[in-house]
Parts: sequence; C-alpha cells; structure tokens
Amino acid sequence: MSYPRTRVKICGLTRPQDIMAAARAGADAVGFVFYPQSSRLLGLEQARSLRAAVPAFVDVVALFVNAPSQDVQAVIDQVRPGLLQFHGDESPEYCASFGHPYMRAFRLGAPGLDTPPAVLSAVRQHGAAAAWLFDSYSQGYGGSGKTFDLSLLDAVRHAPDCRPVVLAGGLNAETVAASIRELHPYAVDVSSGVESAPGIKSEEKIEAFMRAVAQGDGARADG
Ligand SMILES: O=C(O)c1ccccc1N[C@@H]1O[C@H](COP(=O)(O)O)[C@@H](O)[C@H]1O
Repeated sequence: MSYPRTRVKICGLTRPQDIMAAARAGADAVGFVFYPQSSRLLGLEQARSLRAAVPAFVDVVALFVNAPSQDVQAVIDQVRPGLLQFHGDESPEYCASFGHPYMRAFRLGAPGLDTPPAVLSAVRQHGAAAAWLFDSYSQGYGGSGKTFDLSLLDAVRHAPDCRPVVLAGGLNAETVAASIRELHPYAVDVSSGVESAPGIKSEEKIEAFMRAVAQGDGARADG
C-alpha cells in the first residue's frame, strides 16, 4: 500500500504551547502519555485541560502501557481521545474490550520479535488494530530515542493483510526522511527527537522534523 503523504504524530505533549506548535507545523496527531513511569506522564485533570487546547482536525492519541482497564476507560470518558495506543504487552482481547479504535505497538528486537517471520506472526494476532506501530526494544517501554533495524519489517510490509504501519523509535529531523524513503510508512511517531528536555517540546525541532518528513515524501513521490 502506498500513501500520498506520511502522517505525523508528535507524542508526549505536556504543555498547551507545544500542542499549538505541533498543530502550526502541520502535525496530524498529538500523543498524551498515561504511563506512570514516563517523564511525560499526564494526570487526568492535566490531560483534560490540555485536550481543550487541541485545535480542530488534530487527533488526540492516548498512550498506555499495561494499564488497568478502569484507567483506560476513565481517559476515554474524560479526555475523549480519537485513538488509543497500547505500548505494552496487551492482548488482542484487552485491546478490543474498550470498543474504541486503537493501535498496538511492537518493540522490535525484543525476544520473540527479533526476526521478520516472528514479527509478522506477532502482529497478525492484532488484525483488529487500526494501525501497527513499530518501536525499538529497550529496557523501559518507549520514548527512548533508540532506533531498530528496519529489515525486521520485511515480512510485515509485504503481507496482504498488513495494517497501516506507524514507524517510531529514535526518529528525528536528521533521520526521518531516509526512513520514509526506505519504508513508505503510513505515519511516523516521534517524541524525544523533538524535545529540548523530557516532556518539553522544541518548536524549532518540531518544524525541522515536519520539513524533513515533507522531504522524505517528495523523494517518495519521485519514485
Ligand atoms: O513517550 C513516552 O514517554 C513513552 C512511554 C512509554 C511507552 C511509549 C512512549 N512513547 C512512545 O515511544 C515511541 C518512541 O519514542 P522516541 O521518539 O524514540 O522518543 C513513540 O511511539 C512514542 O509514542
């Protein structure tokens, strides 16, 4: 499947001014993190107030890692995200139980996710997901700025039942265009690559990232 342009999600927003910077630069979605161990963690009240700062036509993605169901439901009810992002070890049944659109993240390079056939077999259990997100494996659960070997996606990207691919993991303005040219993903997701400090986004880095995505897309259109 090929797409005319790569969508962009900027993750780990904690300030209204960063949401507006992402929207001004042309981001399609902003991510709110509800993982207690993250330096980008939002409380419910903070998330509700940030949600009010999100302009029309920018989607809100709520990110969880192995969260209790009642916590996810509270965010759905009170923050009204368009999409859920499950970034842990969540089962297909758990992900579907909310009746809300979701994407499931896979941390490539982890044991059992370290060869192209193993990755294909894992993602196929999540055929109901609106997208498959691919991040790098690290000690923690994400937002690490680490990359992974894109060849691990060789089997997935040619599978007829492939869901839209969201590429994440260590992307930044220097690397994203080349990754787009190589993989032709549906979307890219970035957090630490556009930060000046954990949870604090840099408007200059967001703008440079968006320019680099457009460059990658230009090269994609040329062939
Ligand atoms: O951003 C976080 O703090 C986070 C915490 C737990 C799981 C995932 C998290 N973020 C996601 O991690 C990837 C990669 O981020 P980075 O660009 O390498 O910093 C991305 O999908 C974020 O949504």
